[in-house]
Amino acid sequence: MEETLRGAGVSHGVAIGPVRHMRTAVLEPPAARIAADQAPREQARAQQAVEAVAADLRARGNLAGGEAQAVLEAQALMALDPELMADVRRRTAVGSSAARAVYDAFAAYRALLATAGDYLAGRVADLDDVRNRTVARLMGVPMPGVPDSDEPYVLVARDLAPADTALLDPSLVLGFVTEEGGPTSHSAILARAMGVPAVVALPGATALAKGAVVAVDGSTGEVLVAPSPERQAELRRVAEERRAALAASSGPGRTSDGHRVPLLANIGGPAEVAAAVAAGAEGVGLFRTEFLFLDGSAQAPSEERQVEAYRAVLEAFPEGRVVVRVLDAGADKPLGFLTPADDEPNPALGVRGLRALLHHPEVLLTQLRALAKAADGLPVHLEVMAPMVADRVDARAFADACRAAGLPGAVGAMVEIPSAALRARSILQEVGFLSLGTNDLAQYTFAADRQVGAVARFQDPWQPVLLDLMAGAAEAARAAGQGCGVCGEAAADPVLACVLTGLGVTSLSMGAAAIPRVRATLAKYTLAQCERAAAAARAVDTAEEARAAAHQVLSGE
Ligand SMILES: C=C(OP(=O)(O)O)C(=O)O
Ligand SMILES: [Mg+2]
Repeated sequence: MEETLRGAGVSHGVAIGPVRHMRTAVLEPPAARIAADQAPREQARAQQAVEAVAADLRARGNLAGGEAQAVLEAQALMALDPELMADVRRRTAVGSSAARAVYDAFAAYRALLATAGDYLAGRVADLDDVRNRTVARLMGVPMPGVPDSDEPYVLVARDLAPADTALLDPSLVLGFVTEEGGPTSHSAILARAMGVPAVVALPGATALAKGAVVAVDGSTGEVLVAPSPERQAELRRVAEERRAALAASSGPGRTSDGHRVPLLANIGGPAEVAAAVAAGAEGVGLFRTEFLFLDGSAQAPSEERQVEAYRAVLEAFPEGRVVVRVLDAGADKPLGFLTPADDEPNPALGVRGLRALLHHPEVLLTQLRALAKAADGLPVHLEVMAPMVADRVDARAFADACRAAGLPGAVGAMVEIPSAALRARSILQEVGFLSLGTNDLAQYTFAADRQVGAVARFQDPWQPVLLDLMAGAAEAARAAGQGCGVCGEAAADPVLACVLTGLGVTSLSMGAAAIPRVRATLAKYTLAQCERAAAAARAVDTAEEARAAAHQVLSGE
């Protein structure tokens, strides 16, 4: 009977095939004591074993090249860590065999790594692999590794070690499914590099029976066990459609006559980076940092915890642009440590966004410092912006805080309150770029709560008044020689994206899934057509009319 399991999709595509398991037996060497005079010999054996493992990892890296090589080199360095060897020596000196000492020393190192937060915890699998290899060598048993198979298969493992994934034969491995791991684990990174679909963090994955046919959907994170032939055909068809849409729209965002409009992703944390990269995002246009901390905690997250989360995102876009929004707490996104304790009659009009941060300067400064630290040494273009900037006073306070924290990159303001759109010129005296948040801009322009269904018609981003406000802000930015992007839902509508381009916005940021269609649509029209569509949409009075007018211009009717 067909069964659907759910994990995290980290590498797009669909793979259908029989399950094969990775050989990852964790060998636990016996704890028997050795005589004191044996210690020097055991220490020498341990030293030789880690050196041989490191050499083997490096050799595999040389063969694999590219991203895999860097990963394997990092593993070789783990094996040769002098602290680790010092611990092994201490353990052999008090009676452990080489194998047991290596096993225990790695366990201590592992415990340290596992508590060090998401990013380092993701390296635990790499460390375990180094341990298994070293212990196997010392005990004279076969290395853990890829299953033998002549027919293509879906590889299932608790987690995959880079040493093995690097040498996997893509013509045999249809896809990966792992029980552990996350979007930044090497299983995920390498699956994407190899172009095979992968689902990670799937509870119970290792219990899948050898030989059972599974369908792995690396986009949705679903793994179907024993899918019917009709279901398999359907999955293949959907995957082919997605692939064709992606293939038809690759490369940077531009109009048909080459006017560049970078297409960026909106994300809520490191977990969404994989989809953004897979969709070809040229960077991140809105990193909603408050999403990382919506756990009801009364405590502000520590600087260290923040550095880790930010770094995991920044590392995914080397040389790219990543716009991080400082905490936007309040109203629809309450954070215990920032949102006012007393109930406000109108939370959306109260102390939220930047206002809450200016009431808690220590929280703002900690976040800005964490961002500066996270970007330190990386080639990424980090930009930081504030939510809910109302006027020049707000913009100056934020820019001052960024300077005080030593932030290197550009500082910007979100334009999501009509006052900011109307006075964009004065806000640009203080900051270096604008980002239009159409969701709140609609809420505040129409005095219509974005969470109330009864007033939902005002949330339509095609409303001509929103186009007017955006046109004004974009013009002010152009006059000042600065950028003005859009990061609200408006950017995800392919035709509206063309209209926004025609209004003069300089980048579009959206949920990753929307990027391919927006890219493909933008590439169909010239900048002049986009400008005509924008003018037509602004010349009418309702959202429906604006939509129709823009479509009419673009379809050449
Ligand atoms: C992008 C926006 O921010 P958020 O949806 O997070 O409030 C917006 O208001 O348009
Ligand atoms: Mg907003």
